[in-house]
Amino acid sequence: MPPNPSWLLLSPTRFEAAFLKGKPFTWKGRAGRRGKGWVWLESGIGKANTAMTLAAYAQRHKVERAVLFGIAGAYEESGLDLGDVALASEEVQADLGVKDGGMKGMGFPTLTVEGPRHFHNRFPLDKALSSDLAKRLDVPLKRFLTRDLVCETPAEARALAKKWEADLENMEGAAFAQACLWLGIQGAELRAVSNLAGIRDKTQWRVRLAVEALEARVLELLT
Ligand SMILES: O=C(O)c1cccc(C(=O)CC[C@H]2O[C@@H](n3cnc4c(=O)[nH]cnc43)[C@H](O)[C@@H]2O)c1
Repeated sequence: MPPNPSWLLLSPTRFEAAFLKGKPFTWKGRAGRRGKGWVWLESGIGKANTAMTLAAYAQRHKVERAVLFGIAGAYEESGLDLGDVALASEEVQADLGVKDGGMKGMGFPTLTVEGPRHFHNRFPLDKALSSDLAKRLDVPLKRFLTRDLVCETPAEARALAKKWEADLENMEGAAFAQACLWLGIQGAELRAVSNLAGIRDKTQWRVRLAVEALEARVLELLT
């Protein structure tokens, strides 16, 4: 890795990045901040917002590596606890295609890139970048899952985790991973656990703890 890498950082909301002290700017109605060697953008909640922000920014700016960071819900069997941080080895796009079999069940891929490489519902994050960050930040690599709808019960969360063999749930990551593959950007995704997936009672959530855990890792990444 070059000594002074330039990072594009994205987080769905500004609350997840409140610790980043940089020069504020607005870009296409999105909040942004700029610091030494990095630019941060608030990319919005959900898959469409994430892909749109990354693609529109990359159209006008050279982006070699990007990191999406934010909070997430952990599945029971993941071994992840509230406040734990993980990097994505791959992202599962869990609500595209048919119920049994996703896009494979429909018979054609979601994305084809040079190679050709075909992707259906699983999108890997950049292996070299993610492994390097996992070592540097001492964070495990886990399988993340993305859906538009969040799990609303522990039973629903258990079923989804089992079906896709996933550890952690969020609403943006698969779109980020897919867009990175398509645009040729090295992408990594860093998430801190704010809640157990399927638990809607916010008194059981630990958002502040999760954001503090993100702060430590993101600031370490930028040094
Ligand atoms: O009201 C609810 O039931 C509810 C359930 C999950 C998340 C929310 C949010 O308002 C946060 C959405 C935001 O944070 C990420 N996130 C955090 N925890 C989860 C989760 O358990 N499942 C899916 N996404 C989660 C997500 O990526 C969004 O950016 C409300």
